[in-house]
Amino acid sequence: MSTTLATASASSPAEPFNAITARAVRKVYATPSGAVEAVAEASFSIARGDFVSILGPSGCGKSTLMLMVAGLEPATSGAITLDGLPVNGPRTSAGMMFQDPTLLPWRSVLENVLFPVSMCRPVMPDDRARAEQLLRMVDLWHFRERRPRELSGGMRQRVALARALINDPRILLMDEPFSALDAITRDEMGLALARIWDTTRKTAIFITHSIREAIFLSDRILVMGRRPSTIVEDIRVPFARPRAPEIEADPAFNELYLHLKASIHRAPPLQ
Ligand SMILES: Nc1ncnc2c1ncn2[C@@H]1O[C@H](COP(=O)(O)OP(=O)(O)OP(=O)(O)O)[C@@H](O)[C@H]1O
Repeated sequence: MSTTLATASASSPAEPFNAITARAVRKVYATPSGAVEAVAEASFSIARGDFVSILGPSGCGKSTLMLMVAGLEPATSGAITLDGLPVNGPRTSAGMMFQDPTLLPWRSVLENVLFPVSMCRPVMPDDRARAEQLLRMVDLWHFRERRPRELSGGMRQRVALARALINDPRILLMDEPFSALDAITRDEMGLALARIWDTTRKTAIFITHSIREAIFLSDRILVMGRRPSTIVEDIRVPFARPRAPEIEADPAFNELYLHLKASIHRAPPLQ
């Protein structure tokens, strides 16, 4: 590996500065046809404000790992903490985005953004003001009274991003949020997310199958191996922020791209 591809683990900050830690996390699903070991062993820590992507072959356990971090799926063994507290169930400190934006079709864009608030308590004028501010940030303020069916796929995902941020979560968890979008919209969403992340600096985990997207957006990239899966690489992305799409022309970008591609295809567990 080239010297530009520094591994992150050696320079990770000490425990108190980590927003997310996973220690020897394992997940076995019980299915009618037997046990499925989705994650054999995952250990990592993520510093506050870092944007970390997870790459890996299909079915290697990326979504399972994120669901465990979100508290939506219990780990079979091991421990996960968010902001130093053990994860025992869903938390409002984590905002989530999935491939499907799952907007409520009968509610306006603004009401969809406010939905997580309305599930917990009455919506206050401050909440409405924050939702409008988020809609400005994702360039959808003019569409705030529209229904989801009137929006394009990229616009719906921008509503989902605003909704994920409405409770001002400390952590943003995103599972292939752009994978259903066409290539041009996907590039635009990547730029929008980079811009928004630059202003909010949320600790983020982002699952993707796009190596380029991962390099463009991330401070660090974790690569998971094939099942039974572990984390086989932990790489710090060497590009300064804010980033422009032109970084793809940088030879270091291509070198990192090829390295990650080989790593995903090889994907053996670390010894
Ligand atoms: N609820 C479940 N019950 C049983 N098995 C499951 C469940 N969810 C996932 N699995 C299995 O666990 C393994 C990992 O699945 P997971 O969705 O976490 O992988 P992934 O890396 O996110 O896949 P992809 O990249 O294709 O989205 C797969 O073999 C899958 O079939």
